[in-house]
Amino acid sequence: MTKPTNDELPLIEIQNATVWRGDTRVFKNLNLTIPQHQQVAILGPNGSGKTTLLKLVNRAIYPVVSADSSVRILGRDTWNVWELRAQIGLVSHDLQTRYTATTSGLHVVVSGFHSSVGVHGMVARRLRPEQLDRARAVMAELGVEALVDTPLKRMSTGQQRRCLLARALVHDPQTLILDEPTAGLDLAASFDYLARIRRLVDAGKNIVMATHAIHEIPPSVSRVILLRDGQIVADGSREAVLTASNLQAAFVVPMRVARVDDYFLAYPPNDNSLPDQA
Ligand SMILES: Nc1ncnc2c1ncn2[C@@H]1O[C@H](COP(=O)(O)OP(=O)(O)OP(=O)(O)O)[C@@H](O)[C@H]1O
Repeated sequence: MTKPTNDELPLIEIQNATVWRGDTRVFKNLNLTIPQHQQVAILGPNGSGKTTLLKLVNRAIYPVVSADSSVRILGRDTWNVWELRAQIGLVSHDLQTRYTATTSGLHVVVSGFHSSVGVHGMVARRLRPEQLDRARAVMAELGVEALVDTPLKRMSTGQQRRCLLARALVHDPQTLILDEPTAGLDLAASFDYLARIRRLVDAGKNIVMATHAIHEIPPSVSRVILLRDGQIVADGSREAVLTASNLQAAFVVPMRVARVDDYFLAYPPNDNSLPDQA
């Protein structure tokens, strides 16, 4: 049998993984494979396990160790996390909140080279002028070049998110992990963000995004994995997964689903009364 090339290795292969966060068991015996070059959305209600799944891909958390369980990323069971993160760009709210009040836009972006939060100590010493040039160039591509000296905490949410996207792209990774990429953005900012994601897909990047907003799943997403309470309730194409019955099963609320051009919308039934309180 011929060995798969690096490009053919699955992005992630999860076998029988059980994952705890604190005293919550988020996944029990989870099995899931995501190949490279497949644009994937992880969809599900609050607390269903979307962020936890992304953290497994990024090696921010690990499953319970057992003989029949594994999480293999790009064909490997073990990784130096820094080496792995060089291949992955991450945008998450979690990350957005970890920067200090004074970290400038440029330092946010350039920290992507080192998977660090800001530029201090060793990272500052290892920073090269060409990395700063590249950070400025990516900021210009994303239209945030005017924010080079602006502290992240003084930017609007949309500006912060674009700086974080620039951080995720600065080292030109093959895979982007986007956790709730449009949360908190107004319509113009979220449309702009989605158009940028579309361009990145066209440029050949792998995208794995988590969201609970059905209407924000871009047409370029070819696979939707629907979660509820750490279980995969549906997994397939957007057309197959984004049905009223699947979404009702996951979100546990009556709803209707419409397709408008390349987007899906979920909206309440006619009788939109609140359920009886027990
Ligand atoms: N640090 C933590 N300590 C303990 N439990 C946690 C922690 N983080 C998450 N959990 C729990 O793990 C479960 C899955 O959380 P996760 O953040 O993965 O869900 P999610 O689908 O991303 O939710 P949301 O849409 O609200 O971001 C939830 O029950 C949550 O309460």
